[in-house]
Amino acid sequence: MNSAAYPPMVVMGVSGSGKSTVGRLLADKVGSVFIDGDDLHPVSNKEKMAAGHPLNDGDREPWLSTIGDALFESTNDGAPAIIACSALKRSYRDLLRRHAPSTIFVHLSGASELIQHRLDERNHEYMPPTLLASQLSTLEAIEADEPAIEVDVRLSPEDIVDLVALNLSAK
Ligand SMILES: Nc1ncnc2c1ncn2[C@@H]1O[C@H](COP(=O)(O)OP(=O)(O)OP(=O)(O)O)[C@@H](O)[C@H]1O
Ligand SMILES: O=C(O)[C@H](O)[C@@H](O)[C@H](O)[C@H](O)CO
Repeated sequence: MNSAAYPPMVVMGVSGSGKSTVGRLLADKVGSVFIDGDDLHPVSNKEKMAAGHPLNDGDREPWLSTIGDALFESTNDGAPAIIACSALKRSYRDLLRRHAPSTIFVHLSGASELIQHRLDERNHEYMPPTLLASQLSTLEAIEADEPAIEVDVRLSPEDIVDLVALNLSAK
C-alpha cells in the first residue's frame, strides 16, 4: 500500500494503554513508518519517571516539539508516520497539530483496572506502574472538534488495528 494514502497519526493514551503495541501493528498494516515517542524523551525525563515522578508541562514541551518535528518531516517527505505519544492534554495535541495539521489521533481508552493490570505484568525501560494514577488524572478527553478515532482497549491489538483501518477508509 502507498503510505502517503494515510494521514500522519498519533496513537495516544495513558501509559499501558497499548500505544507501542498498537502503533507498531498499525504501521505494519497501512505501510507507514512507526516511531515510538518513548525513544524521543530527553534522558532527564526518563530519569524523572524512573524515580516515580510524573512529568510536568515544562518537561513535556521539548519532547512534544521533537515529536511534532518528526510528524512534520515525515509528512513533508510524503510518508506520514505513525507515532506513539501519550498526548494527554488538549494543549499537547494542539501543539502537535500545529506541526502537522492533518494529524489524526487514535485514542486507546479503557478502564483503569484493566490498564493497571497490564502495567503490573509488563517490564518497561523507565516507566513504573505507579504513575498510572497521575496519567489518568492528567488525561483530557478528545473534544468534538478534534480529528480522532476512539478505541476500546478491551479489544485485541489486531481488532483495534482493523477498526482503525476501517475508520480511516470511511473518512
Ligand atoms: N489490546 C491489548 N490487549 C491485550 N494486551 C495488550 C493490548 N495492548 C497492549 N497490551 C499489553 O499491555 C502492555 C502495555 O502495552 P504497551 O507497552 O504497548 O503500552 P504503552 O501505551 O505503549 O505504554 P507506555 O506509554 O507506558 O510505553 C504490554 O504488555 C502489551 O503487550
Ligand atoms: O506524557 C507522559 O507522561 C509520558 O509520555 C509518559 O506517558 C511516558 O512517556 C510513557 O507512558 C512511557 O512510555
